[in-house]
Amino acid sequence: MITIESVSRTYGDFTAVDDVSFTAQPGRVTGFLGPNGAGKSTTMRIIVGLTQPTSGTATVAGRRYVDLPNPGLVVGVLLDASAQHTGRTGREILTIARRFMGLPRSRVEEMLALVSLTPQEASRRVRDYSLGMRQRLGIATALIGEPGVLILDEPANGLDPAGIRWMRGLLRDFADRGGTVLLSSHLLHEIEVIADDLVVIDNGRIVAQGAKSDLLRSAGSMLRALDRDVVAQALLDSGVTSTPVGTDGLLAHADTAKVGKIAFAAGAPLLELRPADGTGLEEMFLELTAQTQRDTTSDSQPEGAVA
Ligand SMILES: Nc1ncnc2c1ncn2[C@@H]1O[C@H](COP(=O)(O)OP(=O)(O)OP(=O)(O)O)[C@@H](O)[C@H]1O
Repeated sequence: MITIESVSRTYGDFTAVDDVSFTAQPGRVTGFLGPNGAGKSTTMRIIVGLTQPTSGTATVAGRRYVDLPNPGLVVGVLLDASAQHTGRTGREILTIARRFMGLPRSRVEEMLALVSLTPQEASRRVRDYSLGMRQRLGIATALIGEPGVLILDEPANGLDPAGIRWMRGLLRDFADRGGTVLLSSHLLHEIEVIADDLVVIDNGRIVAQGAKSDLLRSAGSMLRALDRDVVAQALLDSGVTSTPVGTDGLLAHADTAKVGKIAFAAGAPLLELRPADGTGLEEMFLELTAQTQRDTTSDSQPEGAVA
């Protein structure tokens, strides 16, 4: 289990992480989402002791990372696959990790097999690795100590579609065997497919957290209208906020009965009205982080704002 309690981190007068609290539970994959600069990496660095929090505490398996005597046996970490020593071969990097953690020799070959790095690739220097190969090596290093907790920052970066599917299966299996996974990703579809729980951070603050199914269900109503501006105004006049989606859609923060009545009373024809359950993570993400989306302007469409 990972527990973050009231963690803040400031740089001068800038607050990168602002009173963040959440837990990542055993047996579950927790997806950590937020726009660029939201504070994901800083939070993850705080968990593994690379950045000091200004206040608050972060623990893994009940202890601060720095207090774990042999941390690699408790928590596997992959924050930046490019940060590996580029002059060493993949096998050397795993061998150093194995020795450092006091593990049997056989673990190196087991890990290479697990992440599908061939003997020839394992003998190559990391500087000659593709990004996807570095990610695989990073995952092997994270897993070599058979930890119960995994912390991965953008692990799908650079993986091809088969690699992404492989990693999805690996993380699912890890969680199903009781492991705790905290995973950040910009690939919302990936998070949507694999995560059980979601934590959404924006401007350093948590804006939503909970079971993925609950969060997506509470999204409200999706509608399409002949003139969505008229509907949006009518909703607002009744105290219901909404977010534009696509060319003629709105995500309204009220159930379909209420939204339907308001549109009807305003004489505004709807083309579609349904619960937002199936609306998906992208709309929820864009709605929750609308204030900080860098690529949206007041009259552009939220769809496509996330790469
Ligand atoms: N050492 C530092 N000094 C000053 N500001 C910092 C430092 N480290 C991080 N920040 C700032 O803190 C904020 C959060 O950064 P962080 O890297 O945690 O965001 P992120 O959510 O991981 O973003 P991305 O998705 O782009 O990787 C950013 O505005 C960043 O510039």
